[in-house]
Amino acid sequence: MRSASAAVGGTSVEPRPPAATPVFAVRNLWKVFGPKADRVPGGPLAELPPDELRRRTGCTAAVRDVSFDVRPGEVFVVMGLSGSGKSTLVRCLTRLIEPTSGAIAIDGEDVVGMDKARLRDLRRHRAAMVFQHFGLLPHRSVLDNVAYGLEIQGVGKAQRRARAAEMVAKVGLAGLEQRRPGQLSGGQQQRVGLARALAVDPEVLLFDEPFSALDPLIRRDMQEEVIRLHRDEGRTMVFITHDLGEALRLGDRIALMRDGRIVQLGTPEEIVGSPADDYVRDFVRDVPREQVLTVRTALRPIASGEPATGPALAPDTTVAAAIEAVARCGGPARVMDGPRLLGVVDHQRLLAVVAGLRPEEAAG
Ligand SMILES: Nc1ncnc2c1ncn2[C@@H]1O[C@H](COP(=O)(O)OP(=O)(O)OP(=O)(O)O)[C@@H](O)[C@H]1O
Repeated sequence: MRSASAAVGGTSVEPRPPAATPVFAVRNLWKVFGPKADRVPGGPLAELPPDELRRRTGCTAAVRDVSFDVRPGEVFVVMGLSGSGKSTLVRCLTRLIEPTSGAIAIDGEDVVGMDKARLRDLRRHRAAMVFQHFGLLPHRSVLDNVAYGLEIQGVGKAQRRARAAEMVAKVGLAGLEQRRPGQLSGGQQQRVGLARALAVDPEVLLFDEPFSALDPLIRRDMQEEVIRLHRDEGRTMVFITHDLGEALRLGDRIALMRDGRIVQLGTPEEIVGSPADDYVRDFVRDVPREQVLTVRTALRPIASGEPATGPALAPDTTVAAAIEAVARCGGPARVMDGPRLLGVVDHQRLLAVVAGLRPEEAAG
């Protein structure tokens, strides 16, 4: 799910695509829990560290002055440690939790001002949530669980069963339609939850740590499933996780939260390659950089008189793959954007990336 247009370390090499209306546009969003919560945003109390705010007012600012866009077709990951405000933030998007202040729009339409009917429509048709606890109905079959969202929408029985069967197959559960949830493994139950969310054909899927209860192998399977679905359908997804590996694997962009704030928002490559502060640097310290960073990070211009030979690599080739290419041919590789030569990568530059040096610190 890497964005091929990541621009890292100042090597911006592609024009930005024309701006489309964001699926979600969030501006200066606050959610404060506790007495007289409204007085916190925008006032002097907003400046207090979380502990002091709690001590002085009894309030918790779960989301603090957060702004971001979710772009059409992207997987937008919200990552952070437990208690950093991820769930509160994502629940505010459809007002499952009422924001204290700030603006939220879906496709340009104001969410904060929506009446009950419009909100219901938003949650049923436009932004479906997939939870960690699947919320399946125990006495209903897999098929009926998947059809449930359509049933609430008033879709006729034959039509909803046909659609549900299609979704059951899509998530790899064909043949299990008549089982009860209790007769399924955790991973299979999560697939039912996913199929149920997909059945209503929402514009955006919101995942709240959907896989954190699953064992690592099944979790990996489900991640692959999400990647596959995203590739096939291009559906916009907002995905909460506290697992960095999961965030890096799934996210086109990642918003890293700490104490209710977004401390960095960027592509996996930007977050790992150019951490915004010591907190982020610490967070990503153990990430195998060569598997996340691409040759864009290691690029240098071709020297005058240097022959433009060597293997050709696409700009989103990982540093790990480039090391292999350079080791095999014994000289620099060319980075090509179609017919255009962007520059070259050599072993010094690639090693410098692995070592965490800045490009200008690399020898040669
Ligand atoms: N209803 C509530 N009343 C008071 N405080 C709350 C409420 N819900 C959440 N909080 C607090 O807001 C902060 C953010 O919580 P939130 O659940 O959004 O974090 P999270 O990053 O999703 O955590 P986790 O990964 O553990 O689910 C925490 O300090 C939490 O205790």
